[in-house]
Amino acid sequence: MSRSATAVCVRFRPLSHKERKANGDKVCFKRLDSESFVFKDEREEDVIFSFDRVFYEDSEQSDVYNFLAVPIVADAISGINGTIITYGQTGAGKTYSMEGPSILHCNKQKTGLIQRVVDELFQSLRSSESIAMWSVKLSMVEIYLEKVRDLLDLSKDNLQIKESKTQGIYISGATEVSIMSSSDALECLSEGIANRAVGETQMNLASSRSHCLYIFSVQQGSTSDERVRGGKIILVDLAGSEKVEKTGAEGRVFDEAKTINKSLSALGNVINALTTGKQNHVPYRDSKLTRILQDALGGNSRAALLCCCSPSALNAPESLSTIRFGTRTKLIKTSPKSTSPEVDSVKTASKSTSPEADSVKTASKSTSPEADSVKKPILDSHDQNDMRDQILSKLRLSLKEEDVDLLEELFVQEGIIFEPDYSMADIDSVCQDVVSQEISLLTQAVEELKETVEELTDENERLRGELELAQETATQVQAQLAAAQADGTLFGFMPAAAISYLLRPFGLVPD
Ligand SMILES: Nc1ncnc2c1ncn2[C@@H]1O[C@H](COP(=O)(O)OP(=O)(O)OP(=O)(O)O)[C@@H](O)[C@H]1O
Repeated sequence: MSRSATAVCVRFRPLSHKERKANGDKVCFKRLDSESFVFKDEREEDVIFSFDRVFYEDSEQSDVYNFLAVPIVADAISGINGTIITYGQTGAGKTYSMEGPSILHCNKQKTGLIQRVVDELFQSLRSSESIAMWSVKLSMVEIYLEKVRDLLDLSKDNLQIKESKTQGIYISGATEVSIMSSSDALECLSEGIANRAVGETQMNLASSRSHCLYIFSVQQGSTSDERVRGGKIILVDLAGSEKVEKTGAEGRVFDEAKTINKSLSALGNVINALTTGKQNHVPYRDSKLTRILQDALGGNSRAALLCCCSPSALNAPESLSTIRFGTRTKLIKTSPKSTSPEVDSVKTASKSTSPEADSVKTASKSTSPEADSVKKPILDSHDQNDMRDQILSKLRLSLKEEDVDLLEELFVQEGIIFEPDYSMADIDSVCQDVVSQEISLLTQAVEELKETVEELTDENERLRGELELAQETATQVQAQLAAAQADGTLFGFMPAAAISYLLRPFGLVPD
């Protein structure tokens, strides 16, 4: 099978002790080969599913890494963005695949994708003859209830997503730690993972209810030219994909489950739009997750999806839904090409040959992603007014006056319109967000209306049926009454006109 820019794999973990106890050794799939298996669909019919690779319960962490991640790391060094996403219901093996049993303390065989990516990254950067200098930075964020939280600085709990020409989509203000070696990276990752646990306790949430993103930004300068290449590797450990009804959730937990389902279905909708040719409106802005992954899914990027499944027949419906998600994703076609941002040189990069020297523990924290790129000029108040007028007149071209007034109010409140850091592109981006959310809300309202109309139609049918039945009964009763009256056996003393008069208010007698 030829491999497209989006590699989609399925991984069945071994049966857990609990599953064996509840259902014995019975599994829900039949292995065919390393690319396909048979799985019963909703109608209990055998269907053959094929993927770029299927990892069964006896597969090793290194198998997953070699197939999924090696090409992505190689590309990131050449300036092509890469994303690896683990998807699946809670307990299906997403975190195990990403982190292994523990990020710091685990044997080589069980080491997860992240540590392997980091090792390969530094090894390649150091050994390449063609790389003169490089820098690697790491950010870690979590998306919970549609808020982006910085896992390397918990005080930043509502980071904003922005877009720029040089960096593409980025998380504004996210802490970026410069890392010089694998050990630096692992130290930083374990800090982020520990912070995630602290946040979970504070907010009383489980990791399975938030999406966790590990973002490595790699910049390298070549020995042959002056160009600097920048590539990003994003590893995404998604929240559990199980259906809300199955969680039996109530109250806040229900809201969480709904938000997770919403962002995962936003991911599904983006994938649908990308695979069905509706590329003029890909709803990236419908969720924080899809917005952050916009470049990864649709742009200059290579992506890999690992669909993690429980092998137990008990979880067959959830596994089937995970497999179907993978099948849709397989259809995405992107053509990645190398980016060389218009950055003059890597100012912070240094090529080191000594691993000892590399593990300097003073990894600097930078909160400004713009730090290494060209700074925007500071505008004076006159420029600001000009810009404000330009923005408002541009908006008036496509929106109604009262909507522009509302947006102006919103921009002022949010500090956007007088904020020198916001460019026309930023304002455009905010506008598109507002418009896109409006479209989503309207689409949702239309869907709800459709449902209401369907319910009313059903109710109408039911009432019509009841009415017909009642009319039939009334005709029969009337006939019986008339017969009885004619016989003089019943209501002999009451004329038919009087009986009709009594029955009419109940609709049982025609006028
Ligand atoms: N391939 C595997 N080999 C051995 N054990 C595994 C494998 N995959 C998962 N497990 C074990 O299964 C359990 C659940 O896995 P894991 O925590 O990775 O699930 P998850 O999908 O990340 O769940 P959540 O969404 O709740 O975070 C863990 O105890 C893990 O060690």
